[in-house]
Amino acid sequence: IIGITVKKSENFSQWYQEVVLKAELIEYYTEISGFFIMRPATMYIWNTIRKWFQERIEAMGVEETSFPMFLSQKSLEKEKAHVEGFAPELAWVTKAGEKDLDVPVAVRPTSEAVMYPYYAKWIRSHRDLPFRLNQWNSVVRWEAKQTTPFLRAREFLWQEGHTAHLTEEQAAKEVLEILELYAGIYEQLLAVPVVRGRKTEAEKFAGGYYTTTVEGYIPSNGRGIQGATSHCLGQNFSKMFDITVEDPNEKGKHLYVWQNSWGLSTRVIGVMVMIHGDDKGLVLPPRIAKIQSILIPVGLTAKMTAEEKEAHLKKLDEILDILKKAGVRAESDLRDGYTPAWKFNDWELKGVPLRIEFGPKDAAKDVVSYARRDTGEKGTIPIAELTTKVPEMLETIQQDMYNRAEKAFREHRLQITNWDEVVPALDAKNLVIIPHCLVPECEEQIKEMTKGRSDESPDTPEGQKAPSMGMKSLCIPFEQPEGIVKGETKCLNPQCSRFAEAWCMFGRSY
Ligand SMILES: O=C1CCCN[C@@H]1CCCn1cnc2cc(F)c(Cl)cc2c1=O
Ligand SMILES: [Mg+2]
Repeated sequence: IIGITVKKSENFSQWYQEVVLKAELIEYYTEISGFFIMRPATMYIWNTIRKWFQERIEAMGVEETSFPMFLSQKSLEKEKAHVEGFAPELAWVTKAGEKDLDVPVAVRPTSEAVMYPYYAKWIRSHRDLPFRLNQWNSVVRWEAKQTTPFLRAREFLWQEGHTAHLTEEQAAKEVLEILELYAGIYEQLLAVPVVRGRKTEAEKFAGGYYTTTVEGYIPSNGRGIQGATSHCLGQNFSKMFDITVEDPNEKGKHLYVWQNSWGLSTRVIGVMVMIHGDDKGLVLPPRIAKIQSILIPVGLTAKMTAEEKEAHLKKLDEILDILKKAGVRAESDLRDGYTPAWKFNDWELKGVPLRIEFGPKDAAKDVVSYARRDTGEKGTIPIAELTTKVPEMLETIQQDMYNRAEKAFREHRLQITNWDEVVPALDAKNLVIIPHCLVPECEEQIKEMTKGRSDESPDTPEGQKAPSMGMKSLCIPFEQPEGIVKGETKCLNPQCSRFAEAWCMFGRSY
């Protein structure tokens, strides 16, 4: 095999593309651009996430549903207000066979318009509340921008939860419960730290009331990335779709229900690849690795007799059995015709967290040799201690991967109160947390003011200019630093004369 041909630090986008392909996560669907094939290694990760999340939302009382994948022009009309911005992304079916459809139907980009007419039909009494459905499916959004595996595709897998509540407080409580589960998927399964917060008015889901989000950080390019969102829709959609219940306290009076909708997609896999991968390929957090430990026989030279080799491989099989009994997802690579070195590269490329080598020298000392994929650390483990040492080591790897990523994120989230430090901070691959007025127009201005680089001479020829991406607001972190005095502290944008409302995290982003 040829491994990854570029360095992550030198050509990040090509590095990423090679990793997802050569680690057999993805295949490009070359028939139609913007679509990707997800292979077994990906589906193992997605299914691990799905089991973890499904178990927890079931415990909350969320039930599963499956709605049709098409929506009608009519039901879309109800959402007209905020849908027009999305119209270019809608995929339409206009024909069946040779015949034109009387009325074209749209492929779901999300399922509010599909589901809510039936919420109106099913939700009649406050006793029907809280009403909670989730579906696991794929949606289609005909992105105009350049697509990237996992991060931006024209079809992706996700779950979409849609719930209805009697009061704003009940809805608010669930929004945060779900957001915490999203953070848990990132932090506990993918070893990826996220900042929890609320989207600004400019960045929230326009059809909703407010949006809460978990925001990630990609050290390689210093960009922020939206990880998953949990929206409170307020009564906006219940008014559009007439979803009401009789007021329990006042006969004959009707109340619009308070709704939430929340979604997490296969984008999470791309974030994990980008953060943990290295120049040898994928690096998988053990909790989501299909193979946590690969056993490779070494030192089986031609000098060994067939009996000796057989005896050795029998011992290796016993070791494999010990690991499996200890709950480790272990496999052995006994492929003939490949050298140990070749096998080492192959499994490193695929991100297997822990390699275990077993040769005659190890056998003589009743040990195995190991190599950690995340740090490269090597050593030996007595066979008698495998049952405890290997699971411990896998947990240590998981924790170390998280801690390293958390430290990188924390060190690149700079609290800034001097505007002149902002662009240099962005150019040094940081996100910034600044006092901000939270007004959309001010955000637009800031996006313009932060394009290009600070270290770029004005006469740099246009073609050589750095990515001219300005910074966007990512979220208003729930964890607010001290220091903003309402009605006194000014918004950091020098062209804005408003007072600061909160510390807001900004960054160049996906
Ligand atoms: O983000 C989530 C979580 C899961 C359920 N949905 C919400 C909001 C989805 C916003 N959104 C996102 N993208 C869209 C694309 C479209 F083409 C159309 Cl017509 C609508 C939308 C749209 O409403
Ligand atoms: Mg979009």
